[in-house]
Amino acid sequence: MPKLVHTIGKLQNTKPNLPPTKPDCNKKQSVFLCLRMIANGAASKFELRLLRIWKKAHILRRLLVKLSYFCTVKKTTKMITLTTIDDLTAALAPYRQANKSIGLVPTMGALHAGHASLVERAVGENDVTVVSDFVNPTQFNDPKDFSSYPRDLDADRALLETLHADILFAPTVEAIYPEPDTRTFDYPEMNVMEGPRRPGHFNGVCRIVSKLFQIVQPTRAYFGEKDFQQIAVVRAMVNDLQLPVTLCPCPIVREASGLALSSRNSLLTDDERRLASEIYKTLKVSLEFSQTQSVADTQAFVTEALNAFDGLEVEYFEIVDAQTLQPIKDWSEAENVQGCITVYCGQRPVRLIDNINYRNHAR
Ligand SMILES: Nc1ncnc2c1ncn2[C@@H]1O[C@H](COP(=O)(O)OP(=O)(O)OP(=O)(O)O)[C@@H](O)[C@H]1O
Ligand SMILES: CC(C)(CO)[C@@H](O)C(=O)[O-]
Ligand code: BAL
Repeated sequence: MPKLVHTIGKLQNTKPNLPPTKPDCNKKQSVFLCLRMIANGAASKFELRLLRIWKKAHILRRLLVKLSYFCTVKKTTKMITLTTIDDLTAALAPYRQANKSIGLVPTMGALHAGHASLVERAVGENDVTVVSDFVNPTQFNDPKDFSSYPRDLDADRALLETLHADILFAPTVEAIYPEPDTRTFDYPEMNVMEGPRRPGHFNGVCRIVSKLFQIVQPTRAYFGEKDFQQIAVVRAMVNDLQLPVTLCPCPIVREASGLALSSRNSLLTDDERRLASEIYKTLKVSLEFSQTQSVADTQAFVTEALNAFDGLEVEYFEIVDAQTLQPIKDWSEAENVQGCITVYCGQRPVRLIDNINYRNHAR
């Protein structure tokens, strides 16, 4: 035992960082000092732990504050419906002044889960979300298509409220076009597929989308990939006019049957809707087919398979470079390849569009 006391005494006096001790310390004192040193170490470790927990709790508390803001402010703030450009401009002014991000979801109403996916994303990514609901006459090349286009503003409002959109912008035609819009947007390379089949359509889309961009000045604008060519045209317009907006393409939302959701689907009978689901089923089968077959044979396969159904008529099915929208002859011609289709379905008939990605080596 005296040996141990001696050793402890030596240790206490030689280690530079040990607390100073009385030279004549006895065994009891040394053991006590030892225990105190251990306890001191444990205490500082404990303090460190407490500090870490406190820091974590602090982060958690800040998260909870944000979450409660979202629950109490975001979720209970009632969506407002505006119909004039002046009202919308005034409503957005405080957000703009405070440098808040503004999300815009342009729609033509008759909203469904496809639109909802765009709105949900916009609400999640921006401080304020504007959803426009406007059946734009300048993009309809067929007056019957315009008059039969489904409209249901009350149902749209109810859906948007559940999605926590902030502003529903539902202007009249006069508010948007107080005088005829004579602007032309000419992007010759985009004059493929829908371009020649719906003359003036994309010019009308550019007119309304550019007006909405000018009014809302969104940070981000959300478009569905169902309208694959529309995104490319809007991108060309944004580059052309050098608009400071980020375009956010959103994936296609489908029914369980595979049919791409579309406002015009409401014009189909139940049987026609079942028939329309063959479009995506065939596109999916063609994915497998395309692995071993040429572009031309894949195109023929899809067109013939769909035309074989009584009640379906393919207007076009093109396999294109997803970036340039130019048709390709060989799979190796583009890194990212898309198949775009338009089909007439049923008695009326209803014109439906869809598309599928064949290869994307650009990812
Ligand atoms: N199924 C869908 N999945 C994802 N986005 C969609 C879907 N359907 C429409 N969208 C997108 O919603 C936006 C508004 O589209 P729109 O109001 O024209 O509805 P729609 O369903 O495309 O109607 P229709 O094609 O019958 O005119 C567009 O950007 C469109 O691409
Ligand atoms: C972008 C759009 C809302 C412009 O009217 C329309 O073309 C649509 O809904 O896809
Ligand atoms: N979403 C497409 C709009 C149109 O067909 O006019």
